[in-house]
Amino acid sequence: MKLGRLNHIGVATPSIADSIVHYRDTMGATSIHKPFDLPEQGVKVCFVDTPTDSGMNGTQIELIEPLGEMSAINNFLEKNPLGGQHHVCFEVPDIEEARAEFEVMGKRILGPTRIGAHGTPIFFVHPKDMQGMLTEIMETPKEGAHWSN
Ligand SMILES: CC[C@H](C(=O)O)C(=O)SCCNC(=O)CCNC(=O)[C@H](O)C(C)(C)COP(=O)(O)OP(=O)(O)OC[C@H]1O[C@@H](n2cnc3c(N)ncnc32)[C@H](O)[C@@H]1OP(=O)(O)O
Ligand SMILES: [Co+2]
Repeated sequence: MKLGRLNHIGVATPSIADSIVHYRDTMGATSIHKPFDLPEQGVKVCFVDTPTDSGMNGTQIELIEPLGEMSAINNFLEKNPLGGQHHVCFEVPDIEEARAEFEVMGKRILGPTRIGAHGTPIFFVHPKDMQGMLTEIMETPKEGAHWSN
């Protein structure tokens, strides 16, 4: 495994609207994307860009709010009513190669590889096998494939 770019920090919130006010007014965020629903994942999503001095795309905050009763983050918010850091996401060049490496290492991969919020293949690795951090692995978007919502 070779550590890849930290693509985003997933932050669960009971209210994306309130979190936008926080990142805009308390943190001075100047680039907040339009929220959008991912019903198949049971979340509403909003990306907050963090600045970078290299002109490259900076790491993002991925705000996630439950969408419906079956949302995979309802349990998390029951235990953490204010929300908080939910997962980290690192990029890899090849998602299938990465999946095979985690399997060889005996890490529990949660569900099938699927398309995530950036429109590229992802999978999650169980927090209990990752030092307590729910870890999303995401294939780096192909050159020029600019994703924005
Ligand atoms: C933006 C869309 C994005 C995408 O598709 O790109 C997403 O969908 S992200 C949001 C939702 N999707 C996921 O989180 C998928 C992966 N998550 C899971 O499969 C579950 O949430 C899982 C297995 C991590 C936890 O399942 P569940 O919440 O049903 O179980 P428990 O509450 O009993 O938790 C078991 C155990 O794990 C600890 N835990 C749970 N969540 C986290 C977390 N986010 N970070 C660290 N640890 C976590 C929990 O405390 C329990 O530990 P224990 O010591 O037994 O109390
Ligand atoms: Co994510």
